[in-house]
Amino acid sequence: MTAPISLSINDLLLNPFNDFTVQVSELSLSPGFYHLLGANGAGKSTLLDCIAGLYSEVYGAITISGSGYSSLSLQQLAQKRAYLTQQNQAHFSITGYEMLAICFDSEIESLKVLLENSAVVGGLEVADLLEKPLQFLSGGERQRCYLTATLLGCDEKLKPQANLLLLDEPFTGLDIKHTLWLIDYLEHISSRICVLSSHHEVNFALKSQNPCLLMKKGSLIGEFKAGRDIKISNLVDCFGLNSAQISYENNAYYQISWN
Ligand SMILES: Nc1ncnc2c1ncn2[C@@H]1O[C@H](COP(=O)(O)OP(=O)(O)OP(=O)(O)O)[C@@H](O)[C@H]1O
Repeated sequence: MTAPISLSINDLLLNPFNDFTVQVSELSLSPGFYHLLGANGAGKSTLLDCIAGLYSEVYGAITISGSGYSSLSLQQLAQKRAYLTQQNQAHFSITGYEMLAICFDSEIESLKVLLENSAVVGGLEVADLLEKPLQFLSGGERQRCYLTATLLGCDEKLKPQANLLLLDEPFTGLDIKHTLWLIDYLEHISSRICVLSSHHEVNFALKSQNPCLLMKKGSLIGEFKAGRDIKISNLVDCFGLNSAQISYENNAYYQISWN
């Protein structure tokens, strides 16, 4: 049986800033955990913003579970996808639970009952953090709270219609324990939904059996079924690395090293 298509893009052309264009001629993603990789400024965040539906001028080019973005309001789209942006910042004093209450249009007390046995709240260990104003938390603690809101946004019970999870640098600020938990969790839910995550953990992606997309100057320059399929020439081209900085580990995958 062929996997259902969660997201498809055709002839996407976006010129959000004067001297920068994002161009994707064709891309189809099914449930799975996709790594979106590229150098600083390659256009990963801009592409994710675009797929999240934040640029109205490109709606026609993107389809989510068969529905064209042009036929969906932002509220309808929000039921189908969850998005962690790169720069999250509370502009006023608000606790994590208050943020979740807004996100899920719910009373705080009933939300707490609903989340009592939540794998996300348990795994990211945020039950106590969510009681505090976000601006009083450390960077990594705050990231865990924002991640909680995003991951719950595609929770099977809370948002059964959601089948696309977009993450922009989700590992930023996380300590190793929560990074490992997050990787396991994403692997787990990716059997059901499409997870598309930009990040700079290149060695992790290279070692993985998950699909990878390489981006450079606003375009996708490579689509690979597994990180292990990426070749040294792809890494040199994508990141401007010197080939001496790349080694072939256990005759199985490339790794980038600094000695
Ligand atoms: N608000 C903005 N105004 C003008 N140019 C912008 C703006 N935001 C981003 N850009 C430019 O758009 C290009 C793509 O930026 P984008 O943030 O999508 O890259 P990225 O691949 O996510 O990079 P990073 O890995 O550093 O987060 C860059 O050249 C950047 O300078």
